[in-house]
Amino acid sequence: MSFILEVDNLRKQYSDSAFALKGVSFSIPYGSIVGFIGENGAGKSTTMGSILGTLQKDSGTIHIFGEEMAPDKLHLKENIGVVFDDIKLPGDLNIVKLGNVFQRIYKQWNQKTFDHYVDFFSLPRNKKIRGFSRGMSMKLSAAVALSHDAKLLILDEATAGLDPTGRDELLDVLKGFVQDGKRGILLSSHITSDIEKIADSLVFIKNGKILLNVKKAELREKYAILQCRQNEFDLIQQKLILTYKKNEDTVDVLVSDREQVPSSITKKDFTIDDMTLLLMRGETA
Ligand SMILES: Nc1ncnc2c1ncn2[C@@H]1O[C@H](COP(=O)(O)OP(=O)(O)OP(=O)(O)O)[C@@H](O)[C@H]1O
Repeated sequence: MSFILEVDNLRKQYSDSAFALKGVSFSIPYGSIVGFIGENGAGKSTTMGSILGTLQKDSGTIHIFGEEMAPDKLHLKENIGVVFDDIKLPGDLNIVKLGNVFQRIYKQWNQKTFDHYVDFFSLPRNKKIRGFSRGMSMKLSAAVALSHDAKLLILDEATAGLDPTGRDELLDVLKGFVQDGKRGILLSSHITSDIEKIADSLVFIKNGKILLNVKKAELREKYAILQCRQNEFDLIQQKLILTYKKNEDTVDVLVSDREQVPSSITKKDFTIDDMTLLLMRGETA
């Protein structure tokens, strides 16, 4: 299988913070969407910034389209579309003028595609961008990211400021984006229902470390969340336990192979939110 993005053993520390990325590794196969999940401060934006080269990594390798990424590789950067929630577009311009600017910046700028997404997201063409709401700005960033023939999209909380209709529209566009099997998306979001809807695999990060990397299709087939008493917990093989959280009388446990759990132990229906909570709040065996 070939990958559009491969991150291997990425490490990054800030000089004025105790936080560090501790050997982050994951990859995105062509034609797929990876959901990047973690609490505030887990390291999602730091990982994304290191991939893009806006942050300098300490060590590790990043391959995009099979080629090692470096800050001077402009041809790789051209092929990446980015949506961040604090992206700064020039406030004095309107969409018509912005299109003219991007036409000069991106070799592969496609004005027709941009016009299509401006209409699709119902964005006003003649209003100054400074007067855009947060949701409108996010939609505009997405329209730009989708209009320069990027093969890899990196979206950091791109759906955060959107209303349910806007979110749905963007998610549909993203699903369509990877359908030809020649592109890929890394999408971080705290709205796990968005990730549930479009991601092919999920990467969970906590304190700068990848906790779990799982294909969505295998999530409910292979994994299980159990609610058991301490004596039942003691019966579960250690190697199956990814994380657990002790409550007053019971223990919640995330296991990697539901088939190997004694049938007497109750398996709960679970959402990605439940899994996220347990991974973020639980302890490892
Ligand atoms: N420029 C910086 N200098 C120092 N520390 C930083 C800097 N940027 C981020 N950090 C710290 O690094 C840690 C990870 O931050 P990061 O923004 O990567 O997390 P995140 O998972 O994207 O969080 P969120 O969901 O809140 O966006 C945090 O503790 C943050 O305070």
